[in-house]
Amino acid sequence: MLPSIFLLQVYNRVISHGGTATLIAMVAGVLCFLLLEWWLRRKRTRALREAGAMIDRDVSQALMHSMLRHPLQTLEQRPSSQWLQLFRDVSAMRTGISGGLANSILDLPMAVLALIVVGIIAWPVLPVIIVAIIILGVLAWWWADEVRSGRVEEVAQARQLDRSTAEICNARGTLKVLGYDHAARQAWQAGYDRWLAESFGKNGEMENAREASHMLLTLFSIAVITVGAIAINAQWMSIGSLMAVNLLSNKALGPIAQLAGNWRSMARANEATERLQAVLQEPLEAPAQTVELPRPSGRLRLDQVSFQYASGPAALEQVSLEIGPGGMHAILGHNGAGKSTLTKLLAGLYQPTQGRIFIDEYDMAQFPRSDLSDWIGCLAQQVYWFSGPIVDSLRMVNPEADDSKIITACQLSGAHGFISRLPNGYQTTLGEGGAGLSAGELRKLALAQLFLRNPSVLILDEPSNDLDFDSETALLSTLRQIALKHTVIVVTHSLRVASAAHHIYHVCGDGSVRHGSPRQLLPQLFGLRESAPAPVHADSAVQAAPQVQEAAS
Ligand SMILES: Nc1ncnc2c1ncn2[C@@H]1O[C@H](COP(=O)(O)OP(=O)(O)OP(=O)(O)O)[C@@H](O)[C@H]1O
Repeated sequence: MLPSIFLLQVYNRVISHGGTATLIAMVAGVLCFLLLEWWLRRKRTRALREAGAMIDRDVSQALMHSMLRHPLQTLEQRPSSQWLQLFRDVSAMRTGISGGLANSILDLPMAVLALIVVGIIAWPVLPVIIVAIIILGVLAWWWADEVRSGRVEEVAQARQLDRSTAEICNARGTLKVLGYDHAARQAWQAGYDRWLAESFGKNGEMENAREASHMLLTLFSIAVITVGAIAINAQWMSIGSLMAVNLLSNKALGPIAQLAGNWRSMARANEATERLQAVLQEPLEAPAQTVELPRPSGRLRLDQVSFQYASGPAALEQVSLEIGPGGMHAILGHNGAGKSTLTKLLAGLYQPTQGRIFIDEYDMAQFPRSDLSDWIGCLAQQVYWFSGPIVDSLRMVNPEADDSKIITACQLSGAHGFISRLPNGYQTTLGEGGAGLSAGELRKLALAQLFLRNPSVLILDEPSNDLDFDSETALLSTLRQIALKHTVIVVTHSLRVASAAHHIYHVCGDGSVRHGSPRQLLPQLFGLRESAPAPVHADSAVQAAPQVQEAAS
């Protein structure tokens, strides 16, 4: 308000009375106020920036924590592009808090102060300014509603586009191999065009809103001058007051007009905040245990367990069984029978729909997966390897492991041989997803990670996938040795692997699970006339024994 009050005083006191000393004093006063204003504005911008940065850091951390603590089933339902979008939402929320829009909202109370000053120095134009504020306010509110309703479609299009971009990025190699890249690009382009058209239309509407509010501001300024001129003629106010009030009305109306033109970023920040709130309020896994419990022996017990996905029939129904402690156990069944589902339940990755699962005497429902992973280690069907030096990724699963433990684990998994032949050995840097190694080599590295954790229970989904005959033989010997002290569970379709097991669990596909010895079940399952479980070479098993002891210790 400084320029308008200064102008009024110059007109009333300096020009009409020729007071140069007054002018100098006023300039000095104004300079002091300007300095104060500059300091306050800097403080305000800095405070907003700091608040934005703090909220960004806290929300990003909370989001990462929440993502990693979501149950596996929820993670599987939400594609990675949606998680990336949530991290982008944090930036949108930050912009809403610390950007120019926040400044215009903070400037709004100034409008009230400006109105009071107008009432004092030029009351005849006050009704014009109040009418202008009401019109701009109603328009801002109406545009906000338009923006909100229009955003639903735009957000849906953007999400679809994100998903298809992420899918194509993930499958870029497969697309090249299959030669589908042209078809995929066409589908992506169509989605992109739809999103662009929607977004372009909405941007146009907001441009119109911004232009209209600028035009209205000029119109109201002319109305103020017109009414002011009439009031001056009627000697209700001075020319100085009109000049001052003209400047002041822009101050009062500016933030409201700006608000109308900025609803889009406001709506974006609002939606981002709502999405983040919804995700952060979703139920997470049980909190980490504060009491350190004794290591279990590795006995798993299912008590009347049923499990059903959101759609489809029950994968498991009223299953009761006991596995371990110790021994090698094979889970068999046809494709889609429910083997992976059973192992996810055994690993504490899924919670049963009904019934309870115990490891020794502990009900597994009380533990988050991160606590259970010290006791139950898993080798998934698909191996994912983080980029970076091999040794760093190996040490990630057990930061206290010294070099000799790492090497022993790699010898056990069969990875030591090929790592030693690499020019940079254990320091070799691998690309995203383990680019630079073969599928079998990656599986051996993942096995080494599993051995490094030394859990009481090892669950391996198709462990010999991608392994050559000799590597499979060595792995089976190692697993048999480990099974002397640990519970080893393998999911397999291979007769050779199943034959190395002590117990067989047949997931029948109708929700039930049969169990028995290999001699009882394998002939039926593999259509053999007589049971002939192929023994694993006893020699190699014996050779592996000392190393197993070392890694397990
Ligand atoms: N996320 C899911 N949502 C709904 N149904 C699912 C989901 N995952 C698996 N299923 C269904 O549950 C059943 C069991 O799946 P599961 O992956 O356990 O089979 P599997 O025995 O491991 O099969 P495979 O030998 O092919 O790996 C299948 O019919 C499958 O279609």
